[in-house]
Amino acid sequence: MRSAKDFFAPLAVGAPAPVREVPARPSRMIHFFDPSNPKMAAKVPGMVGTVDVLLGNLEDAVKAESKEAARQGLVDIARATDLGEQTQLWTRINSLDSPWALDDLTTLVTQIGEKLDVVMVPKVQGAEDIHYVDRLLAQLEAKAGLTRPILVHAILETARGMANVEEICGASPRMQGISLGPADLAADRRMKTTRVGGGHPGYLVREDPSRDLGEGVDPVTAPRSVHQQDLWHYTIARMVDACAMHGIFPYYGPFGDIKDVVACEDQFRNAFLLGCVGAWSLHPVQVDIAKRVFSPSAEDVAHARRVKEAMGDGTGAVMLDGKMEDDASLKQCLVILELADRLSAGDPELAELYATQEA
Ligand SMILES: CC(C)(COP(=O)(O)OP(=O)(O)OC[C@H]1O[C@@H](n2cnc3c(N)ncnc32)[C@H](O)[C@@H]1OP(=O)(O)O)[C@@H](O)C(=O)NCCC(=O)NCCSC(=O)C[C@H](O)C(=O)O
Ligand SMILES: [Mg+2]
Repeated sequence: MRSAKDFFAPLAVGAPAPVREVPARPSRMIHFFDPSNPKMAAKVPGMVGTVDVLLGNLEDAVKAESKEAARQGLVDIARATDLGEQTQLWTRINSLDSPWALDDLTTLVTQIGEKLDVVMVPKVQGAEDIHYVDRLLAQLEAKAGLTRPILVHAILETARGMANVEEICGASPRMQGISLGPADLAADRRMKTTRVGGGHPGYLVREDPSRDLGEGVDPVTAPRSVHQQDLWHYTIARMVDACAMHGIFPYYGPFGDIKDVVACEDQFRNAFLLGCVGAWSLHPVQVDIAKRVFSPSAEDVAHARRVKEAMGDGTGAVMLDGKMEDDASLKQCLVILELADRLSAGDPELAELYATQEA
């Protein structure tokens, strides 16, 4: 076991010191692109400034024969693109048990390490996977002469990873956050779904049979209302707790039904309300959905300001619009206000919206 004193010491001579607090940069959408796909790659420079995170994906959804082209494509894009202040560059490397992961890390850190903010690691099983990446990154950062540490984001997509989620979150000061990987997690858990995220019409609760429908009507087969339930509630809630406990950020992952923009928005909003800070966008059409959902509404911001004002020194209880507000509701309002401030600092349109909204 590492001593607490060692936790913030670099893991290689010459590597930058680990961060003590994970920077809370906007990351409402982590936009995936395949750097080996020329059409997608051509769109990337135009997305700078419009997305919070651009992620060059090297893992699933990139064909085996294109793995090297994707890695080189990402190097070329990073070198050629000025990412400005608002857009971060992340990558998703291949899984640690693949033949590509080592070359992914070695190439990217030594060639474009100064532009890379976060490395997303898929199929993380336990703290040991993070320790492996942590040491390797430190060695490569030292070799490349980097002055700022690259952070690590784990994908929660195995039953073992789920069982170990708390220790994964706390495995290294590099840990930036965790995303749900619903497709791989479903397969690993042997769930009987065939989708990439989202709900399922078969996962439902049915209204009880009515007692008196009249003679001759069978209450069991009579029409009853059904309510689709959320397959991912337990998983997301547990991930959010584990992240909050360690001061890192939780994200909903992918929503594969690109055409169903309505259900995508619902899934993103559920995650936002439960505590997630962002989701993956797989297609340009999902970018604005994530931006809208993961920015607090102007009404919520205005209400939060009113509660803050009404609560004065922050203690005691007051009535506002017929509702009791106290220290704990104020704390929730402060979460909204802090997020609104952070997002509007880089987004003049949002800043204007928040400034003009009346409660
Ligand atoms: C889903 C797609 C395969 C759809 O692509 P396509 O059929 O080309 O869509 P369109 O014709 O509607 O595209 C219109 C134009 O937009 C460009 N495009 C499409 N997607 C992107 C993108 N992500 N970034 C930038 N540009 C994009 C197209 O090239 C078209 O361009 P043009 O013809 O010039 O107008 C495709 O969107 C896609 O592959 N998306 C990424 C998929 C992905 O990354 N999947 C992996 C993440 S999910 C996962 O891994 C599961 C997870 O790990 C888990 O376990 O749950
Ligand atoms: Mg996956």
